[in-house]
Amino acid sequence: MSDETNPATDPAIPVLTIDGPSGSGKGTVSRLVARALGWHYLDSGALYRAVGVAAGWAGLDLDDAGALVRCAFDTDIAFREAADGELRVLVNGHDATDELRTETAGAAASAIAAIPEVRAALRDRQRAFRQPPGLVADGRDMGTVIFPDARFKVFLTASAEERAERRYKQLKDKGVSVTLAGLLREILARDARDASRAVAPLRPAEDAVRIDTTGLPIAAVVERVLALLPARRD
Ligand SMILES: Nc1ncnc2c1ncn2[C@@H]1O[C@H](COP(=O)(O)OP(=O)(O)O)[C@@H](O)[C@H]1O
Ligand SMILES: Nc1ccn([C@H]2C[C@H](O)[C@@H](COP(=O)(O)OP(=O)(O)O)O2)c(=O)n1
Repeated sequence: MSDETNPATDPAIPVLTIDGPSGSGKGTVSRLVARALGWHYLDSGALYRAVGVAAGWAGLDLDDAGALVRCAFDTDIAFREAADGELRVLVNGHDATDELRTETAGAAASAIAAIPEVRAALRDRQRAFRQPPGLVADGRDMGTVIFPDARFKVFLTASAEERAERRYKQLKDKGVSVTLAGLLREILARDARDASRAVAPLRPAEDAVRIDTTGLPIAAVVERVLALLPARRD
């Protein structure tokens, strides 16, 4: 199959990548922008989280790279839009959406994401989301590794303190008991691990537009991102 007929690599299908650290607003902004554009949405972090959670269910050791790679290939991960518009994630047929959002799942995802073969195992699954009329993809390496040819690239940041406060509020609203200081520690540890790993570290693509969202409301961030795309006919 030539590149032109395979949607996963078809340069004619536009991709907008939104990368950044935890709590920078990638998921929220990506969903809203994808909805506004009528494009598909890839939450790549959910794939890493799903593999981490499936590994936990199977009792796998997070140091057993071989078993984790098999787990990355074998885990069935499906996204479903619920009636309320929320995206639910089914892992091996179980709705694991709430479990995936915990910091424990985030830390497991970050740990397995440092294994190059796990990243390779998830690469084609991520590229398969590139379908007409377009894709918004959020993660750490969307603009650098998975869709280096993306037409539009954004890198979101915000101060670590604000990101921890956002996560604190988000988890508290869901009834999860956490402390702000603990979350800040976890976020800083995850940032450091994601940015220092040898393969696909968290960093902006050279051609990414950086947006510091500290103190910037969600709607303003969405507006700035949409302004990067050529005028659309609604
Ligand atoms: N610009 C912003 N200002 C205030 N809160 C925000 C902003 N962006 C996102 N949030 C909130 O922060 C929390 C984390 O956002 P999320 O999109 O999950 O971040 P990420 O995907 O980068 O980890 C959510 O509760 C979201 O509503
Ligand atoms: N493209 C990606 C997406 C996530 N990861 C890893 C590293 C992250 O700490 C974890 C969780 O990612 P996720 O985007 O779900 O986390 P946040 O919402 O930013 O807190 O997965 C990755 O290595 N590459």
